Amino acid sequence: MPSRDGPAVVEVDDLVKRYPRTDTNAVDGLSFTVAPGEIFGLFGPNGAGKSTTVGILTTRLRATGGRAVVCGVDVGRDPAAARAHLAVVPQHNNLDRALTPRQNLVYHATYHGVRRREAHARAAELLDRFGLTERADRRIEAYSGGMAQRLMIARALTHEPAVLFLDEPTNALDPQTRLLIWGQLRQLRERGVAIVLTTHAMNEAARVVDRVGIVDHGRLLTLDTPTALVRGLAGDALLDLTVTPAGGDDPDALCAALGELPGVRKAERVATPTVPAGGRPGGGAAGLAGVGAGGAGMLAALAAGGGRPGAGRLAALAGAGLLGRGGGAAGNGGRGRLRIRLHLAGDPATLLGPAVTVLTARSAAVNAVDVGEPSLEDVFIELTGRQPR
Ligand SMILES: Nc1ncnc2c1ncn2[C@@H]1O[C@H](COP(=O)(O)OP(=O)(O)OP(=O)(O)O)[C@@H](O)[C@H]1O
Repeated sequence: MPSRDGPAVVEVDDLVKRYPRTDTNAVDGLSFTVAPGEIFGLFGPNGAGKSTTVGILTTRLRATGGRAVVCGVDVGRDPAAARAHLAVVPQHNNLDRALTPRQNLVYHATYHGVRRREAHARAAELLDRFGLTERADRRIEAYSGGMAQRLMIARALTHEPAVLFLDEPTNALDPQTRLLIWGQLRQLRERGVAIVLTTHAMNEAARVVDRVGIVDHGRLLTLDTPTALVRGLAGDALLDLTVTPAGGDDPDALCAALGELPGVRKAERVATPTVPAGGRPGGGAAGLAGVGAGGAGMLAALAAGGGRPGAGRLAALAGAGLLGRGGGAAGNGGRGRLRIRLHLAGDPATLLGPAVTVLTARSAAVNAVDVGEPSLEDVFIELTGRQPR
């Protein structure tokens, strides 16, 4: 079990940063804490203020107001002391190319006051842990992106920091390297090291992080465990209905009618997946192709069949190839189609029949039904919107 005892190792209290010659705060009153042995994800859209926050915590930038404390040291008052407790792994390779990989580690350790003999021992141990021993004494130029990233994390650990800051740790890495890195981060957590990471690959990170803070415009929008965030904001399940409304029906009114169903927390229109010529979107998931009013009746009967339908019933539909995650085959090339996402509190199977009844009553054709679990990315979109920054 990770050790979460003891005082917070990172404390951010009403932090503010205003860059010169700008008229808004890049960080605007941010507060959060990170416990020892906790993996904390700081997520937000481009320009939200993540790098600025991390820049202040790691002493690269000075705050305009508020407090940032690492292991009890106010980073603004005593940056050198703070640096002894923390390490940073930047997104871009900043290894010293004039040195070998091993020398990079030894140099970093001795810079932080580790004695030479001990520095060599730690370097050897870290090179081994990150699978780099064989190429420890080659030139860094020969390193792949994945090896360089592993070496940067190893380097960050040479002075045994209590807090590790990682910026996009798995960006552009192959699956093998990503697995190795997430595994290493879990091991560090077990040793009581706190990890603060920023990433846009949040569904991947959701499997590892203990808590997530989502920021936008320099402010904290929410902070909780991934599970609590998903359950609280996105619902228990998602039901995506791809439909063709009857001519003259108002798509927004159709969406609103579905949103009125009991058990639906929210109904929203989302982009219709593009359908490749003669194929299905989403790579193999099956859907309901061109089910009109009559077919919808059949679907309603399927969904309601056998008394109260449950998850098993829905799973059976999926197993039979009637439901899928990826959307259905196009009957008309997707013209006039609408994709409506229902955020549900509860079992999607119980909603399927009533949803189809609403659609049938409005003479809408059901083209595909997809069921899925909401993700952290859904929460993120819910909070920060769909507009690119
Ligand atoms: N040196 C700077 N001078 C002026 N404004 C800056 C500077 N650095 C960042 N900003 C602005 O501060 C805000 C926060 O930027 P920051 O880089 O912290 O965001 P971010 O969440 O890390 O974004 P990204 O995901 O793109 O890295 C943005 O509006 C950005 O344009």
